[in-house]
Amino acid sequence: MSGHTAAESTRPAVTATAVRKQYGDTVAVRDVSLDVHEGEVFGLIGPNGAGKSTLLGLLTGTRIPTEGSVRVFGESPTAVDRSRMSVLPQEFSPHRRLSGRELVSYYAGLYPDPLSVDEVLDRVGLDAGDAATAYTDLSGGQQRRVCVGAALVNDPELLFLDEPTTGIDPAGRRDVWDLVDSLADGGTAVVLTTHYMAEAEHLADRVGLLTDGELVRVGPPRDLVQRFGGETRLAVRTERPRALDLDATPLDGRRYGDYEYRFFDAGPDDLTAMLDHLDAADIAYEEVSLVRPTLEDVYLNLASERGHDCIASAGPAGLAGNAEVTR
Ligand SMILES: Nc1ncnc2c1ncn2[C@@H]1O[C@H](COP(=O)(O)OP(=O)(O)OP(=O)(O)O)[C@@H](O)[C@H]1O
Repeated sequence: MSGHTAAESTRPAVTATAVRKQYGDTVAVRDVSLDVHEGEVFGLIGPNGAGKSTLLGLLTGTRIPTEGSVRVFGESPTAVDRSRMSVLPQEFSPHRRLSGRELVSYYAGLYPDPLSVDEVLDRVGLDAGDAATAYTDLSGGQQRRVCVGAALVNDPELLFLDEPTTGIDPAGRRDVWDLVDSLADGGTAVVLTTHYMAEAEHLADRVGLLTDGELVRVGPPRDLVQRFGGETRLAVRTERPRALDLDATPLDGRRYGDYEYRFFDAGPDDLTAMLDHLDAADIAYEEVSLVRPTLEDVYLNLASERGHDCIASAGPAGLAGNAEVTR
């Protein structure tokens, strides 16, 4: 779970003030203001093309804002001492035949006063055997550890990670989460982008939801879910098609496809009442569950409001299945 202690009272590691980036007629980032403090993980989420990479580029100084300003430790990101910040780009792909130790050593050589290679390997949790293994022979999670290690050689106070876990398996993802957690606990400010809502919910102290270049929601994941996630739903999946008579159920609901029913704004008492009803009416069911909203619901609700395609491919939040409302 998130819960790193951000040093709110300190000067922010990075601040954006009314930043706008325009490419010709395309406004990629519009009037974004945010700050990220020491020891805080800030997760940037949003659909494809929302402007996440552009915003990251503005924060790291690889792109220049059309309007507004960015400050890293109080300075322009292009002027700041590069040993204080680090960026792990999405497409970072080191030489595959070198070992983790060789790679970390190579990147350490780019800085005047790097951490020792052993310390970096220790921080990213690579033991001597893994560190001696060619990058290409490591698991996805171990490879990502090496990549994060390469980004840590300068002992940055501010770390940018662009989709750090895309393309790696769930165990590898957990490894990276542990690593980011421990970095933030040690005081590093981390800004990351992700397409995984569970990742943002787990890691981020605050999440920024970007859509059409605009930062439309910012806050701790739990607050966003509470405010924008919608109600808890009661979901019922029956064994036989169209087995429930919705006029007789104790809650108002809808049928989705032939087997699934959802009842909104439900609580634990409603679960009991529904189970009693199913038993009394002798209706066989495969599943009855309370589905609490998650950050994914916040995201999908917003995407739906804005008419984004992802709502169509993701389907309705809750039980997977047919989105057709047939009642
Ligand atoms: N160099 C560029 N020239 C012109 N348009 C650009 C340029 N870079 C980005 N854009 C446009 O700006 C918008 C935001 O793109 P950006 O890559 O920042 O989004 P993103 O949220 O990172 O997307 P993804 O999740 O797919 O990586 C898009 O409409 C994109 O086509």
